[in-house]
Amino acid sequence: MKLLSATQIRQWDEFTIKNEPIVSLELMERAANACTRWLLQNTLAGTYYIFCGKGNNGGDGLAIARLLYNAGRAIKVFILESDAKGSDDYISNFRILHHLSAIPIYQVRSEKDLPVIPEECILIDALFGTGLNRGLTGLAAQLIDHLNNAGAPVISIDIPSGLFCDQSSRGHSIIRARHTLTFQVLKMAFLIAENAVFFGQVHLIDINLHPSYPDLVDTPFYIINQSMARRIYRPRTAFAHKGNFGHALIIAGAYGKTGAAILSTRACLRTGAGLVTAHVPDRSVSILQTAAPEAMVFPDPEADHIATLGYTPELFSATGIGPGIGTGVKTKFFLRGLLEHEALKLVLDADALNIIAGSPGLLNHLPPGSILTPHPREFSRLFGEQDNDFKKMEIAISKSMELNVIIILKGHHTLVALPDGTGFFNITGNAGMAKGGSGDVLTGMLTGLLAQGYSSKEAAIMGVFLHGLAGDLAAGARGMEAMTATDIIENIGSAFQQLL
Ligand SMILES: NC(=O)C1=CN([C@@H]2O[C@H](COP(=O)(O)OP(=O)(O)OC[C@H]3O[C@@H](n4cnc5c(N)ncnc54)[C@H](OP(=O)(O)O)[C@@H]3O)[C@@H](O)[C@H]2O)[C@@H](O)CC1
Ligand SMILES: [K+]
Repeated sequence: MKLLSATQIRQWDEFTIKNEPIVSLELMERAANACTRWLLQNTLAGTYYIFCGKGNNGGDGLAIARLLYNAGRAIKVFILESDAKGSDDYISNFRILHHLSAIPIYQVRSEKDLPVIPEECILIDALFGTGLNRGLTGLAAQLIDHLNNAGAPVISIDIPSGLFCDQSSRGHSIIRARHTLTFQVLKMAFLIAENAVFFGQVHLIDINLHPSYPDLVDTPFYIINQSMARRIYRPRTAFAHKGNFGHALIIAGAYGKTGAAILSTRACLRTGAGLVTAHVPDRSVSILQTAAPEAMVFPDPEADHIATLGYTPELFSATGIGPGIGTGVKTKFFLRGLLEHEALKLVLDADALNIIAGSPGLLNHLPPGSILTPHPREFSRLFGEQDNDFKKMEIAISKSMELNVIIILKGHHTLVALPDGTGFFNITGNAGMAKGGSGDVLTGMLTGLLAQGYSSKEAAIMGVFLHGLAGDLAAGARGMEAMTATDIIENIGSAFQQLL
């Protein structure tokens, strides 16, 4: 699914107005009706304090005020005054509301107009929407601070006021909403970790924008959804045998971190690889074979570390390396040697990335199409600190293009950055996965998919989707606190079934 920019979303409104066709005031009424339905179903406040700007977001707020009033709710409306005359649809809605003399309308012209806010009310934030074109200052910023400090819950219309759709909002005054009722589609701002404190729970409000528009525009950004993963998935045929599904190699687990090797190996097995071999230090062999009897093992001659490439890595269909291997000298030499094999299909994670970060020259030796799976700290070690998460995303994409690799920047909404300059956001997964071992599981899954012949792009996109979905199923069964990485593995099968 395409992830549209603020400009494209505005153009989608215009496209709908022209091609449905519908007059813009009616489209606003449709949007306000959908929000009001949600508010009536989900909230009950003594009074709704509705704060409106003078653009179309404010127009939405005024229409919502009227509809809530008609439904019998108590309303107070506050207009953030400015020199702007107001958008046409704002003016139309203001006139309609003005005629309903029972609804009190207050103008906020200076600090002394900031109202006292009782705790039992609900604040509706319709100050600024996707038309925000600069950071808020002056009275607008004061009002935002006032609302954030009020203690009453805030529900933002379309986007929390002050938050930019597709650039960093760091350092600006922004509403902290408990809920955001956003029109039609997710905005990029909701997928970026640094914004998490602002939007609360996001609810998509369908306003029936014209379905043809997204097909007509290009965007470098996508959201990974079930239908995208389903298009990639190739169910096993009845006549298949284990030779059809490749032989995966997992190189993981210095002694003391054998668990990382077990998690990756078991996840790889559960993802469908025909054969899996785990290369682990000698002392870890019996632990691994007990925990994952379906896997074969290559014991490293070293007791505690990965050090020896005692096989031809090209014989494996795909290789995952990194979980728990440590960054010891012998392991560094091992990785350096492995990267000399240019034809490998590689997944690099954890300490493999830390080793590369310590010898950046190695970045230029990654086989084309390799998948790197850094979490934010590993990403910073590899590519430097960035001021904000949008910059981080840009760097992920530019490095992916420069190095011809896939970078999976892990987070609540993991980003898959591809060498063609596109970025795919994953929306499965939950905070219960923010635990040791979840990344090891992802490495095993990606390696398993590559081994079965999925391309790096297919494996990355479907892999992160399935990983998050398995995590969601695990959270549903165990709860976010109690679930473990093993529970994610146990739910990989059910996640696949949702792609059938
Ligand atoms: N189009 C449609 O049919 C539909 C649209 N819908 C709704 O429209 C919203 C987008 O509306 P919008 O484009 O009017 O922009 P919006 O965010 O209300 O405000 C822009 C105003 O703010 C001003 N301004 C900007 N930055 C500022 C700042 N830092 N400090 C101070 N002022 C600032 C800017 O004025 P400027 O000073 O730049 O001239 C302008 O006057 C969208 O989020 C959704 O809610 C829905 O109803 C569905 C149908
Ligand atoms: K808003």
